[in-house]
Amino acid sequence: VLVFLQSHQYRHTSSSTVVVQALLIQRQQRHRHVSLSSSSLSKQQQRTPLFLDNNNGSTASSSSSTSSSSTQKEKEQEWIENRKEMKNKQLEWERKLKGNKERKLLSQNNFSQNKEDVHRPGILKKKKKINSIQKEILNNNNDQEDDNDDYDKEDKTNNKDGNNINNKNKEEDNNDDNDEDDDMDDDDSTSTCTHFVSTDAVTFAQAHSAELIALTGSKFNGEALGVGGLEEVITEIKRRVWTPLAAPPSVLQELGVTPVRGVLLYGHSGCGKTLLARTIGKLFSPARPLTVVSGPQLMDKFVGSSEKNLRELFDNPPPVYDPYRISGGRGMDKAALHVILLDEFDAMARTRSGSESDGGAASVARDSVVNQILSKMDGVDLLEVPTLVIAMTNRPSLIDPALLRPGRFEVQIEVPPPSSRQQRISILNVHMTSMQQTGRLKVSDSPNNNNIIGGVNNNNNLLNKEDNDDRMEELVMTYHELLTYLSDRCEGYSGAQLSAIPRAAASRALERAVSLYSVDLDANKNGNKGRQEAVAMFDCVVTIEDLEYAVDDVGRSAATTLVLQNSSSSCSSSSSTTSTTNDSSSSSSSSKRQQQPGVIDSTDNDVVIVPNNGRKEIELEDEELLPPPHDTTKR
Ligand SMILES: Nc1ncnc2c1ncn2[C@@H]1O[C@H](COP(=O)(O)OP(=O)(O)OP(=O)(O)O)[C@@H](O)[C@H]1O
Repeated sequence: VLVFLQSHQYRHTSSSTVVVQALLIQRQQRHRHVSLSSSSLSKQQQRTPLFLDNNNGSTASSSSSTSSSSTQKEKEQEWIENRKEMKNKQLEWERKLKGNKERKLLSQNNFSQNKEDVHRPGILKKKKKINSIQKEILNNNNDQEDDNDDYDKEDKTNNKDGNNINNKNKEEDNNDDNDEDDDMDDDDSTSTCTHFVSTDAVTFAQAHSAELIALTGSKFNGEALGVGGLEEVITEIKRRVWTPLAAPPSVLQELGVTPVRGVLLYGHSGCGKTLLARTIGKLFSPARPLTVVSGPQLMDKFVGSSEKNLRELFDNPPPVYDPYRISGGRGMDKAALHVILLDEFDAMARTRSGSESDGGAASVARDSVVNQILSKMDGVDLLEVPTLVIAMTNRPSLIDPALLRPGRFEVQIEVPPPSSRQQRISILNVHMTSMQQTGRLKVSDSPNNNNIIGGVNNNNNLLNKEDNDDRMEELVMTYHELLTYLSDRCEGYSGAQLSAIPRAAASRALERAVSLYSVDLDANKNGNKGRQEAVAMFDCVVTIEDLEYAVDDVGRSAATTLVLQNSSSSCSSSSSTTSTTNDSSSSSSSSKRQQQPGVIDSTDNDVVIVPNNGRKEIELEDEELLPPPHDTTKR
């Protein structure tokens, strides 16, 4: 022992005790303990005099050299007590560490549950590492259990009190323990959460994001998505934009391609660009909310603010939804697609003028916004997260050409107006499905005939089944026939105009129902409330006549000149309504409406059904009187 000490030239005499301790352990063949303590040996030998003298605090290193056998025994006993204390600390710490690792293992297992590891070689490596750590912990625990048994045996033979020494040593040990904890944490790369935001985690999250996008493939059905008549546009977007986004990142890497960054949707006002962009955007970005900004909203009157707004748009994507936060969500936050919708794009991306003289300071500010978009879309600035920008405009010719080059708004798709009968039917269907399915539309194949043909007779009594059966025969149009009829009447209407038709028709039905309800409410203040509600409910049904008036209303509000020709009196009334705004209202035209087919007249609280002997034939008098054809000039 002495030779050993001299050769190492320990500074403190207490160092000898450490060496003694090491030798004793070796003697007992506790190799693991030697190796464990050796990592912190230098720290301990400087700060922890293990064997302190009870009275004067001097070190007890001399014990090794004293010849008294009783002192030797005492010291040994103290050492054992001390060692046991340390052992307990170590056990506690390892239990803590094990808990951390188990938690981590659990989260790792959840993380990779139900996932294939084909595209995640990094995760496989991590799994292997975790398994080996788990085994190591189990082995350590077994060893420690053995050690504890040994100590317990030793304890039984040594009953001397060493509290004072232990207390002093405890304080020191606590400090050392903390230090050791820190050291071990530093050494053990898996003991903190931050390592999960490694490239592995991001790669996994990218694959996960691609899987989520791929799952939406079957949903590319215009009408099911609430977009009518744009199947071709949707198919093109699916091929050019969705396919690369849904492909596994590893395959894209092998192909050497990247998904497109920008899509420009252009077309006439009200043709469904914004609707389409929002719908598609939600499909592409299931994990993260969309960012929707309109051009004028972004352009700030303060110089420099617009550019700042724009930068923040790209650099600060909204965080992913909670269900997609895997392992803290940081990997997914970096990897999930961020979709930005830029409406009225021409307001922020006009062709640059080149000099201040061309348009003053405002023009210079606008130019710098364009420059900012250029750099964000495909410049030196690398974006933090994968981003897809969908821009919409009805004036594509104003957009700066640099923005339209491949690599920026590479995919440019025209959203055309509904030019065919089928397209108009599709749009009308999107907006009328609900009223048809709930039986609020007066057609012969309504799923809820009770609602359609309910009502009251002249004596203000609810109609019975036979009455209703008679009325049923009066309804000659099926839902599809009605859509075709309306579609033919709405030639030249845009998607927005078509969507306004059911809205305008429903307002008429509601007006009738609410006025009937209020009159009935006045008359029967004291009772029969349930019946009043039933009457109002029965009468809130959209009729064919409501829809016809709605077509006229919408056509007029859009400054569309439709000349309706109808040989019947109903059509002459219809022509007259085209020139005036209010005479088509239900109150003023009740006498005319009694002559029209399929009309429920609610005058005097009575419902009179006029047989619908034929449809109102309406023809366009002259092609030239249609609204000016949409400019379908493509870029
Ligand atoms: N193809 C369509 N299918 C269903 N609804 C449509 C369609 N086109 C338009 N609409 C209806 O018209 C409304 C307005 O459409 P949207 O805002 O998408 O038009 P837009 O082309 O963006 O017009 P703008 O260029 O003036 O902004 C939509 O909310 C929707 O109700």
